[in-house]
Amino acid sequence: VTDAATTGRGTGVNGDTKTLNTYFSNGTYYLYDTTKPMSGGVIQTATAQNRSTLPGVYSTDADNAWTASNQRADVDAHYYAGVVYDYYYNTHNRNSYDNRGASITSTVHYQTNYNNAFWNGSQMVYGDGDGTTFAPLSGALDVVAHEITHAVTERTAGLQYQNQSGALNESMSDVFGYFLDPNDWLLGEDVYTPKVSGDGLRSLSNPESYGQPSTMSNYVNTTSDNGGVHINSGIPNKAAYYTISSIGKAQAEKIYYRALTTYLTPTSNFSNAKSALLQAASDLYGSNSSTYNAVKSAWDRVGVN
Ligand SMILES: O=C(O)[C@H](CCc1ccccc1)CC1(C(=O)N[C@@H](Cc2c[nH]c3ccccc23)C(=O)O)CCCC1
Ligand SMILES: [Ca+2]
Ligand SMILES: [Zn+2]
Repeated sequence: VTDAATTGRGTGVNGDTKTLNTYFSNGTYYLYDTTKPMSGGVIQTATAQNRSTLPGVYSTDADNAWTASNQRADVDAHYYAGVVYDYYYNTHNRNSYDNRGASITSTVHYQTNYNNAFWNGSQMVYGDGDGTTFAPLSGALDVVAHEITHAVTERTAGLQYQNQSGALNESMSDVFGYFLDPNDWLLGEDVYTPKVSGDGLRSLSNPESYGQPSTMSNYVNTTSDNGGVHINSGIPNKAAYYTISSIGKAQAEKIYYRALTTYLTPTSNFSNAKSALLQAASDLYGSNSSTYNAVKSAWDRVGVN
């Protein structure tokens, strides 16, 4: 038997070439990455073959050159999951979303023209988009980071996915999406409206440009979207923008990770988040530090006391 970890080459959603950690077994290559220190866990990518059954079947290739157009979503889901794994391991010393080396499973080609993506409690799932609203959603590193961060949040703070705790849950995923893709303040720009350049699904710097509030005074009370979790996330997102702009990404990601994994709880609201981030800033940099004051100022500016 000649099973072996192999290195492949692939084309991503946006036509870019990337190197892939693949696996060769019994004459076929798989999107199955055994190279991470996951003590048995792997990063693995499958296709739903445009149906709804999960996880579907492993993505395979005959020659380890993953360059077919219908493989682009598979390539990016696999590659970006590895990038996000590396980020949490190298930056925060966290071994996968459970901190115990759990396998990271992604399924692409979910349904037909599906304009969304999600973490279903066990794995990531990506639609191909309809080509107008979205390109295949695994083509954006910040989207992949957003989904994996839902898994981290689930295993740590456990922020309930409704109302203010839900908007915080959403914001944490958007903020770590920024930390993975700090080239812009947009989320999903690499897959959102592929025929239009410069736009995104949401903006941390200017939530209003995509219909989100950025101050507590404009909090939206609604029953839809689990109490507006994708709407009211604009408020903590704007606070994160102020914080990162003031203290920089390096300090901000330490504070956010510590607040998420140490202080936030399932029912934390925006005010609790301010306290959690201030406590994290105090722990890491002192309560008289400019860092601490920047966090306080950010949340004051969005009207959270
Ligand atoms: O992870 C999440 O928060 C979103 C999960 C959405 C979902 C939840 C449960 C079952 C199916 C889908 C997915 C993303 C999201 O923010 N979706 C928003 C915006 C959105 C995307 N596609 C849409 C299509 C229609 C309406 C809204 C949307 C939403 O579902 O609200 C995150 C990054 C990109 C897509
Ligand atoms: Ca982005
Ligand atoms: Zn989300």
